[in-house]
Amino acid sequence: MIRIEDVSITLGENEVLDGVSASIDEGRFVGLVGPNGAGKTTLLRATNGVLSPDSGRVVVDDDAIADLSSKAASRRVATVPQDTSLSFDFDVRNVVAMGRNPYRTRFGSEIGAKPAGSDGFGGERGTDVVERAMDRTEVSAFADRSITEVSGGERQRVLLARALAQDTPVLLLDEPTASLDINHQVRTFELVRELVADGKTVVAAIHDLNLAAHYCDELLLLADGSVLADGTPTEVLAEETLREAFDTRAVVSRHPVTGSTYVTALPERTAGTDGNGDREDDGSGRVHVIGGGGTVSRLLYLLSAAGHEVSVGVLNEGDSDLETARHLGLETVAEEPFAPIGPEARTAVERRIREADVTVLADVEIGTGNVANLDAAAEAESVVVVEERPFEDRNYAGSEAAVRYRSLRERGTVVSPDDLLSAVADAV
Ligand SMILES: Nc1ncnc2c1ncn2[C@@H]1O[C@H](COP(=O)(O)OP(=O)(O)OP(=O)(O)O)[C@@H](O)[C@H]1O
Repeated sequence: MIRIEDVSITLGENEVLDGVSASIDEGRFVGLVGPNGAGKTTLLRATNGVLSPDSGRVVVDDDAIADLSSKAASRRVATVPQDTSLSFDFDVRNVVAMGRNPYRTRFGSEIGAKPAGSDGFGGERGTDVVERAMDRTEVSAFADRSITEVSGGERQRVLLARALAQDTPVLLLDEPTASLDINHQVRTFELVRELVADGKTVVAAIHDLNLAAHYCDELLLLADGSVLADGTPTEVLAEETLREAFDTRAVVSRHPVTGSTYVTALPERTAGTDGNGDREDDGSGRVHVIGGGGTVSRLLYLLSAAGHEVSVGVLNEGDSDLETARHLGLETVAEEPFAPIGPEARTAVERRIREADVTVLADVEIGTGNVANLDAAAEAESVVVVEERPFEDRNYAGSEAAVRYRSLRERGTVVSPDDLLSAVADAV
């Protein structure tokens, strides 16, 4: 349906696209992803025929789009631009009805495949299409208001309605959800999925990699004017590829709820380990964290972002902290759900603790379930104890766990969560 054949485009002094090729089948939703300035908008503008490539061509339904008249091109490809500012004072219904222009004669009635009509919106069919487009994008409620008097997000939906009214087999969207609230983001993408199910081919530039991964059939990753990767979201969103494209550290996992490929960008490490995991002399080190029950996610993130090589456990499967740790790409020691710590997990956690420069007890629950963890922690080279609540407040009553906790606490450094990073930095 769309073939992008070796397209190169120079704008001013910039070689913006350099030999881009891609093939997009009918009825697919393809996400165009990549860093700012990669050339996504430019590629969309070459695909709708607004820009003619310096070399190469874009073929839509067997015709080079640049060779078609602008009306003919507009009957094949509709576009929702990134910049949705409109200065003229038309009401919303009229703006949406402009989508019918490619089907109108000079006298305002519809031409070509669409039945002609005589009303101001380009015929009966045109009116139906306009009303349906407004319904689907939920703009009917303010159809009579001026386009200059709607919010940025509403305007974005009006322009989507205009593109739907254009009734084309191909729809191009440039950052379609950039100004939308979370509810309308999801509704817009669900609508796009419906359109795709009806047979439309959609290409959308999308900055949010997780939305792109969740909704798109395929991704095309552009970087510096070239295709760096294309394929399914899982194929494209690989950690190494993301680093190359975006120059940032990211962890790729599966979203625990949706099952989609999920990217978590991490701040650049302020410190790091070398390729062998050995400590560099930069304040980073190996840190093992004991704690769970949903209380340590933030600490895991902070330690990881600070450049430490972090492991965590033993945690039971199903613990949300375990999910977080996996999202962050940390080493984990896990046990079956609700099961006591068995010999295998015990051996694994002891090894992690022995290898660690610091073991952090992160607001550990002082109960029977943690006795094995606390025993393992006795092997630690150095201990930092994070306490959100003062130890004295807890009802530990001299239990087995409390005896172990107290002794670790006595040999370690006790800090509040806010002071964890500096305590760990002192200890490594
Ligand atoms: N008319 C122009 N003249 C010169 N350079 C241009 C022109 N239009 C765009 N560029 C440059 O081309 C490059 C690609 O721009 P484009 O808008 O296609 O990127 P993009 O991937 O859509 O970026 P973003 O994610 O920021 O929207 C940028 O470096 C931009 O500055």
